[in-house]
Amino acid sequence: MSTSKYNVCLIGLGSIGVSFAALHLRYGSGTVTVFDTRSDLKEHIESVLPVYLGCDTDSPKVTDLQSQGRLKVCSSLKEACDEADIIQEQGPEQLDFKRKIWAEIEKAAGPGAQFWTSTSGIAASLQNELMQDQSRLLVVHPFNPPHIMPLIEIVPSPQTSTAAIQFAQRYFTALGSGHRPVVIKKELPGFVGNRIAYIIFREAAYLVKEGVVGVEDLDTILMASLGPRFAVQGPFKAYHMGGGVKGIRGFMDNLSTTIQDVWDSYEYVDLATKKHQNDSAWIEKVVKETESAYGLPTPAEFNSRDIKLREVIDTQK
Ligand SMILES: NC(=O)C1=CN([C@@H]2O[C@H](COP(=O)(O)OP(=O)(O)OC[C@H]3O[C@@H](n4cnc5c(N)ncnc54)[C@H](O)[C@@H]3O)[C@@H](O)[C@H]2O)C=CC1
Ligand SMILES: O=C(O)[C@@H](O)C(=O)[C@H](O)[C@@H](O)CO
Repeated sequence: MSTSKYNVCLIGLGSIGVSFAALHLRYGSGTVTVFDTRSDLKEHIESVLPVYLGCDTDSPKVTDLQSQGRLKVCSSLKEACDEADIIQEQGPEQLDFKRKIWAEIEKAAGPGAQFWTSTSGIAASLQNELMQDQSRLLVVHPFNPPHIMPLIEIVPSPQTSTAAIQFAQRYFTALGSGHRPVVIKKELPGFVGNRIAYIIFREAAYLVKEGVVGVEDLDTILMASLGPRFAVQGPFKAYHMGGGVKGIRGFMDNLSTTIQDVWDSYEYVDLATKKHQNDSAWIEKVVKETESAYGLPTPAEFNSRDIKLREVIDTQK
């Protein structure tokens, strides 16, 4: 059991917020105060949190956590922040929202509270622009679901204090959940994990758009190759092992022509955002094929995903 008796406040209880609530409740020992503007917050917590807490005999129960005062659903941001040592934000992935909420949190929080944003890719140096003390804000980016996925990307802005970075590293290392914090040295959109993930997604969408492969077969290809391999070896080690006696140097020598030909062959799809206006018909094709293949996610599927993810992660130990 972790020794981290820190009180954690979660602002935003959607997919990520509920998952982080499960993580802190299961491995931490402080209170978890939560605030969300959604009208179905109570029902949402009651339907999703038990799944994430797990159904082992020793899994904590939501009702017990609430009666013990470890889990508090608050009616205001101020109430949720009041006695928190750590304040984590998992609101909408919109810069305007995050800028404003951090200025609001800074007014409501105690002087020593840590400020963590769960953002998928918006730099802390962009989010902190309305704050008085910009040294407090840090990106603490999880992979979904954070109650299981071990990676925590810690991405400081140039203003973030060293103490804030070290606190976040220590917290996740000491939590006892097997989480693996990695400090990212420079701010780029998407940090590192998502930059890799989104380039894979972009190419996958392009291949479906061009009729090279369907959605389900694309998923099968990744699940039957890179997926299990990345659970055992990352790309550099895998190619090092694939290069024969010379290792990655041999790999690069032997395959550089083919690799460069593939790199030169990439054409992109773009999302029809304000920066890019283009043929967004591929979006409908990807959505319709994915929905047709899988339907919409159900709680039972989240549970099945969690069981399988835990098994895969356990093989890494
Ligand atoms: N979904 C994912 O796979 C991952 C998401 N993230 C990041 O986590 C953050 C949240 O993402 P999700 O949980 O997927 O989004 P979500 O849409 O499921 O949840 C967002 C929550 O914020 C709440 N909210 C909106 N305005 C609010 C306000 N003023 N005060 C308090 N709560 C408010 C909403 O009611 C909602 O429950 C985003 O920044 C996202 O980029 C990070 C890693 C993975
Ligand atoms: O893939 C993940 O779980 C995270 O790295 C993310 O940030 C999410 O995919 C995010 O991009 C989608 O909300």
